[in-house]
Amino acid sequence: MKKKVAIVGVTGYSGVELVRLLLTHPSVEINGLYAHSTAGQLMNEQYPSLSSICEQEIQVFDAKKIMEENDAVFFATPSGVSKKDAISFIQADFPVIDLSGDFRLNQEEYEKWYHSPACEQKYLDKAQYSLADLERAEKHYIANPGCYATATLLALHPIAQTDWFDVESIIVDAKSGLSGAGKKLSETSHFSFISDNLFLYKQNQHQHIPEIVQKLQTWNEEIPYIQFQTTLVPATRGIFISCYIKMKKELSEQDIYDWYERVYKGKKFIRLQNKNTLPSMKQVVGSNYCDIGLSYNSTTHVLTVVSVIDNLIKGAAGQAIQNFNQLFGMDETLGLQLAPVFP
Ligand SMILES: NC(=O)C1=CN([C@@H]2O[C@H](COP(=O)(O)OP(=O)(O)OC[C@H]3O[C@@H](n4cnc5c(N)ncnc54)[C@H](OP(=O)(O)O)[C@@H]3O)[C@@H](O)[C@H]2O)C=CC1
Ligand SMILES: CC(=O)N[C@@H](CCC(=O)OP(=O)(O)O)C(=O)O
Repeated sequence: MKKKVAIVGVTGYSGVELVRLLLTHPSVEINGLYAHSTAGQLMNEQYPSLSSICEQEIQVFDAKKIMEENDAVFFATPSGVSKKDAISFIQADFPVIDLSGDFRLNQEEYEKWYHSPACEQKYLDKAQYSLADLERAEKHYIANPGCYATATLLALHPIAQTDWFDVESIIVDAKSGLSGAGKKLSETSHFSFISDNLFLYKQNQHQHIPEIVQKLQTWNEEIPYIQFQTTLVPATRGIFISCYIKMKKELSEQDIYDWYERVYKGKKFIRLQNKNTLPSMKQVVGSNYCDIGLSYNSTTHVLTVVSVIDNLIKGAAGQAIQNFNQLFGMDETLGLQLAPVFP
């Protein structure tokens, strides 16, 4: 029997991507679409791309109705919504996959980085931060990792577990296409600003820094911090991460490559590039893959790790579905067997 799911925030970029992917999921029925300002309209009125494919009505959020009519709910809402609206689901132990940042951090860290009150710690404690390629979703509240955090953590996971590098040396240069900012317009998302342009933002203040550091420290408690910088690039989709790490041990590029190959053996959505090959952003767009490449400079002893993802798929809706599949004991690739779109 198919699992029935509801999507809250369905008219946003991640919400509509959830719809697109779940429509091909053999074991899921999209049973309830919820949003805010567009309630009462049909999904295809908002998104003509979905005409004759998904023409359901967008409804006003109603937790009781969602629980009565569904097996799980996805929250694809801006931060600040699920910390209030998801509480009744937690109280009822109803499965939630939350794409927002509301349940990724403890109270203190959330308030420091999101500049807004956190929900009660007893509710935060119910959530599992689940990087779908590295762990298995088990708790009924899944805090889906952020897009930049996903690409960065997958790039660093193998090396972080070693004692081969200077733990204070990690520098992450992260670039994203515009859809990472959601559908709301801002000055920097105007075509005339971002076209033919690059733009550094949230310097040393990005909200993904604490979720990256907290996860890194579970792999290697000696890593005290990272230097993390985000840049907006004139593309619709895609994240491109370059990590620079100072190595302290005499190693060959082959040693490092062999280690990454060993750690990621059998991972269905991680594609380690051939030696001496670095991935480009576009080679994963439209798919749930994270592609990773390595390059080692034996003169400076700096290791460069590049990872690329589609921010709306591996960075949001795709990983959310992977987590959902794990939670419900399904093959984690269901609904996600997508070849990238190229060119
Ligand atoms: N875009 C991306 O690449 C990624 C996004 N995320 C996270 O996923 C979440 C969604 O992001 P994104 O799709 O970009 O956001 P968008 O801004 O594109 O969409 C947000 C959606 O939430 C709806 N919404 C807002 N408030 C409420 C409410 N109170 N009740 C119900 N619906 C509401 C909006 O509806 P309306 O327009 O009617 O207000 C809209 O449909 C965010 O938390 C984001 O940080 C995570 C990883 C990557
Ligand atoms: C390009 C762009 O603006 N990207 C967003 C990433 C948003 C995101 O992933 O949101 P969460 O914080 O919920 O994870 C940003 O930098 O804030």
